[in-house]
Amino acid sequence: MSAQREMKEKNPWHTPLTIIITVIGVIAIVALVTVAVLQNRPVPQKYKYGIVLDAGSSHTALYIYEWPAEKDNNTGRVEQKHSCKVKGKGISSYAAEPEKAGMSLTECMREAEMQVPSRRHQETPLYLGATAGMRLLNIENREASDKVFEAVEKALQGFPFSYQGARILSGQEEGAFGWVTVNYLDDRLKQGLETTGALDLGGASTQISFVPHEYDISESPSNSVAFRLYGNDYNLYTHSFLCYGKDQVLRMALAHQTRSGPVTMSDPCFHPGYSVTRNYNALYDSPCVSERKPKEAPLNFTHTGVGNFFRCQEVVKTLFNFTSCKYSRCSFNGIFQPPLQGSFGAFSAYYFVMNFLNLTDSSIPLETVKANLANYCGTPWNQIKQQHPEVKEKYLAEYCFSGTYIVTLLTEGYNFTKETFSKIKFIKEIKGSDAGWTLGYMLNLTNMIPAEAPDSPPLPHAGYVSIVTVIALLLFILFILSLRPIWPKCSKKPQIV
Ligand SMILES: Nc1ccn([C@@H]2O[C@H](COP(=O)(O)OP(=O)(O)OP(=O)(O)O)[C@@H](O)[C@H]2O)c(=O)n1
Repeated sequence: MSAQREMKEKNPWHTPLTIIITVIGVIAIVALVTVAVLQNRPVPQKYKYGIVLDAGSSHTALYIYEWPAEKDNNTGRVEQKHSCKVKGKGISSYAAEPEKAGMSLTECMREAEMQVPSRRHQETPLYLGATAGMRLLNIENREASDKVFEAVEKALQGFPFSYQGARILSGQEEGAFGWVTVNYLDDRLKQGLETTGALDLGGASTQISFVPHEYDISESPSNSVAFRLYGNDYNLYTHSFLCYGKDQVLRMALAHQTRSGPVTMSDPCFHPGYSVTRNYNALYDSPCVSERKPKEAPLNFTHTGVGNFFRCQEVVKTLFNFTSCKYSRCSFNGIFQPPLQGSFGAFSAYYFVMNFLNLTDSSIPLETVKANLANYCGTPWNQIKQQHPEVKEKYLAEYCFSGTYIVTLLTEGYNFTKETFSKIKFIKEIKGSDAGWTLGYMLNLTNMIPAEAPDSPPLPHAGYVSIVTVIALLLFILFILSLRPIWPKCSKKPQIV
C-alpha cells in the first residue's frame, strides 16, 4: 500500500510543474484559435454604390449598382441593386420645353435617395449617358440639345450624390460598354473565357459588338476597340447604326412607302384591318427621314395594314444598302463587318419584341421563327387586340414590323445563317442585372475592371481557420511529445524507487 502511494507520488505526470505547463499550453492554443476565429470572422458586409441614368431615345432608366465596400479594388462583384423607369418619353423629346426634361427625372432620383443609404449619398457617383435620341437632336438642333443637357444637369445637381456629368455616348462607346456588361456579368472577363458578342436594339440606333476570330479588324479603325482587361487583350469589333433602332427604322419604312405622297398607304408590316391616320409632318420630323419627305403631300395619310411577313421583309430590305463596300467584307450601308464569331446575347428591344412573340427560345429554328411571324402578321388586327387587351395599342400594332425587322437585320444585315441564328440568346438580364451599356460604362469610369489580373485572393475565412486549427493541434502534439523524457515508463513491473 505504501509502495503504491510512493509510486504515484513519483509519477512525473503528476508533478505540479507538468500540470501547470499542460494547462498553460492548452489555454494558449485555445486562445490562439479563438483570436484567429474572432479576428477573421466575416464582418457584416458594407456596400458602395454607383448610379447611372440611361437617357435613351424612347425613355430614361435609372440603375443603381452596388458592390462590397472593401472590394472596390477589382475583386468584388458589381450587381444591380435597383432600377427605375422614368415616366414619359426620352429627354430628347423635351427639346421644346427643356426644364421638363430635368423635372421628369425627379421621381426616380427620389427613389435613388431612398435606395442608397444616406451615409453613402455624398460618395456615390452619379452619371447620365444619353444615346441615339440625343445624338439625333444634336445633329438636328445643337442649341436645343445643349438646353436639354443644362436642364438635366441642374436637376441632377440638386440631389445629394456625387454628380459626375451628363454626356452623349458615341455609338462606339454604346456598343463596347454593352459588350463589357454582358461579358462581365457572365464572368467571362475575369476568367479569360471566350467572350460573347452583344446585340443591342434601341429605339433610334442598334449596335453589334464581338471579338472576331483571327481576323484583322484594323482595316476599319473606327470599328475597332482595344481593351486590356484582367490581363487579357481584346480586339473588339463594334458598330452602331444610327437610325436603325426600331422606332426610327419604322419611320424609314413608312417614309419609303409614302415617298410619292399618297392619301392612303397599304402596309404589309401591319395587321389586316389595321387603319390609322398619320400626319406627314410628324412622320418626317427626324433626321433619319427628313430628306425623303415627298415634295407634294397632303397633311395626313391613312395607314392601313395588309399583314404579309414576306412582303414586309421586302420593304425592310430596301432600307439596307448592299451595293457598295470598300472593305474586305461588309454588313450593310458600306460598313465593315468581319465574319461573325461565337455566341451572342441580344438585349433591349431584341428581347422585348421576341419575348412578346414567344420566340426567345434559341432552340426554335430560324425557319420556324419566320413561319410564326408570317402567321402573326397575317392575324387580323381585331383578333390581336382581343388576345392582348393589356398591351398598349401603339406597341401592339408594331410587333409584326419589329419582329420582321429583327429577323431581317440579323440575317440579311449581319449575315446570321440558320446555323448561327441558334447561337443568339435573347436576354433581358444576366444574374439579376439588366443587359445594356450602363454597367460597363460605370465599371469603366470607376476603374473597376483592372487591366491586369488582380493578385490571387487571400485564403477564404474557413480555410484560414482550418489551417490555424491544424497548426495549433500539431503544436500541441509536439509539445506533448517534447515531454517524453518525463513520461511514465510503461512497464508491468511496478517501479520501485
Ligand atoms: N416593354 C417594352 C419596352 C420598350 N419597348 C421598345 O423597345 C425600344 C427600345 O427601347 P430601349 O432599349 O429602351 O431603347 P432606347 O434606350 O430608348 O433607345 P436608344 O438606345 O436608341 O437611344 C423602344 O422602341 C421601345 O418602345 C418595347 O417594345 N417593349
